[in-house]
Amino acid sequence: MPIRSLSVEKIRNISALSFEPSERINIIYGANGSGKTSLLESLHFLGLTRSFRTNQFRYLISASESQSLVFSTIDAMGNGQVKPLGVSRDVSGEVNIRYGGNSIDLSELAGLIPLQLINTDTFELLEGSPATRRQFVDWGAFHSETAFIQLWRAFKRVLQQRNSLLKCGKIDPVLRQIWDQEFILYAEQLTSMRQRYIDLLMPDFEEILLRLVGDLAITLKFSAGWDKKRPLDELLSENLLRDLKQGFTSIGPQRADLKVKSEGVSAAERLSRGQKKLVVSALKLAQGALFHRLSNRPCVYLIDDLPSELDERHSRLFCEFLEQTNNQCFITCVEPDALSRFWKADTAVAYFNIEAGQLVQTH
Ligand SMILES: Nc1ncnc2c1ncn2[C@@H]1O[C@H](COP(=O)(O)OP(=O)(O)OP(=O)(O)O)[C@@H](O)[C@H]1O
Repeated sequence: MPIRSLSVEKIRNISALSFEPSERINIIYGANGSGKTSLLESLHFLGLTRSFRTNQFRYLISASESQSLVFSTIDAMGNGQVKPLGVSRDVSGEVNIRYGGNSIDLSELAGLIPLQLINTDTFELLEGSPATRRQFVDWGAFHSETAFIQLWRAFKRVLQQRNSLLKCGKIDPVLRQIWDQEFILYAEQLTSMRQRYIDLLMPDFEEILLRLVGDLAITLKFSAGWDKKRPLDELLSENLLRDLKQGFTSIGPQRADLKVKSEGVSAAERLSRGQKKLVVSALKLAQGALFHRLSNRPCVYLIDDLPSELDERHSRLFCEFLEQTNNQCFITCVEPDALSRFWKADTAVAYFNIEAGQLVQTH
């Protein structure tokens, strides 16, 4: 199990709490405003040094405090080697990450705790901009191919250079050729990795969707960010005048998308709220299943208010599915009874009540 113990200090209404979670299912329940989402945010902060609710970190730090801190012991590789991991961040934005006694950077941290979040904002995966879906695809490519992060950084650097040249309004043809060659090289490699990942993910997604929703016809189609039937150098040349006018590169992996459709229509337009939640959950659960198959490591799922939008049958199916995976899950709800009857007697389920930022294990 990834997270063995957790201590949270100065995050929203949590001044200080410590607990040892179950290796499998953790139900965090409490009234509105008690701190359930803040606890999930603390776990998200531990895995990624940021909140999923705000881009402005200072709002996460408890009022009149200057720094948030989350400390844990984790078995990152699932081999029984437990090491301390601590993450702190102060009002100025300064982040400190220590793992096993050493400072590490954000990409190393992201590799330690493979986090998956399912909350009301995850509807964005269907309804939001392509950037959200690119992030989803890149999570998978990052966790399945070690070369991905270097490649992604190299591509981003080239794109920035190309865009800053375009912003000048004219571009030396020799210089353009040099940057375009690099752009094409990284664009093709990045796109192959993303496409490979989606091809791998598809069977898991279809199987999980069938279990969670039954016969809902959903198709996933990865779109590279340019017309793949034509050479990218030709398209870059064709678009040059427009790109110079706009001051940025209009085609390439930075415009990639994952089109999710139901019976040929955008899933965002066609599906009900509950169906959307199940489709998004199936996508995220498929990522966990594939990640486990490729790395033999479980994911950590943060599921805020699992019962919302779902009827009893679908909540049950969702829980049954979670039960059969080996992920470590942190699930919030207002009433524990909403979920308690769904688990088998031998599943390791721990219940924690949170009240005004204080956590107590109840059973
Ligand atoms: N920076 C902060 N410092 C102190 N308290 C804060 C801060 N930010 C938010 N809060 C408070 O923390 C409390 C916990 O909020 P949280 O969203 O975690 O509750 P919740 O249990 O998830 O509630 P709900 O069921 O309504 O979603 C709220 O009362 C909120 O006003």
